Amino acid sequence: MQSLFSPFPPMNILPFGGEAILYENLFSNEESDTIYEHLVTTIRWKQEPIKMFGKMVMQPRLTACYGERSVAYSGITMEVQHWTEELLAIKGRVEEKAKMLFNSVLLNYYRDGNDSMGWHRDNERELGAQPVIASVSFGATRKFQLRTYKDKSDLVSVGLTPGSLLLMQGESQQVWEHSLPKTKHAGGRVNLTFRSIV
Ligand SMILES: O=C(O)CCC(=O)C(=O)O
Ligand SMILES: [Fe+2]
Repeated sequence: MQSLFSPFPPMNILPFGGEAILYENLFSNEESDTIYEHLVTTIRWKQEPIKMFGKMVMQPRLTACYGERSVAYSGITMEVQHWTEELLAIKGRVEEKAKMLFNSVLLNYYRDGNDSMGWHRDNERELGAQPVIASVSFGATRKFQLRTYKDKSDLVSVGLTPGSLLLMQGESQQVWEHSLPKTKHAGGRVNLTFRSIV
């Protein structure tokens, strides 16, 4: 049952330039364990190449795309699968908090601490001018970083725990870039970024 007084009220972790609002416990620990196991075993994970500095290289993680629209980034357009019951249920919980609807989700499976995601912005044209990116995490806690895109001067670092939701919105994809660095000794982690693609 949902407690009346959440022990972790949502907080904006960005000092300026849009918002990244962290909800630490959108899903309970028990729910998160079940969802993690289910996603790892049922999602059609693939390791795919992307274009980096003009060269095709394998991404250091597994990926998948589900929903009504395919996600495009780094010179590739992902193959899109139909929503599953479980993804629709997660999407419903996220939409309730975000107060908007999403039509696509990009899933990333970081098998261990060697898997990572480099600095980037989610600012593809088809996401619109001030996109809302709803990022949900399951499995191991990993460090997520944001830094100012222009001068790389400000750095914000946060551990994304299982069951957490990070809502990036407003100017955040213009002003900030983000990454998931490699780390020593991490278990598997699955991250879902829900998006609204026109
Ligand atoms: O794994 C994460 O927390 C970040 C994922 C991400 O930035 C993306 O899918 O665009
Ligand atoms: Fe991203």
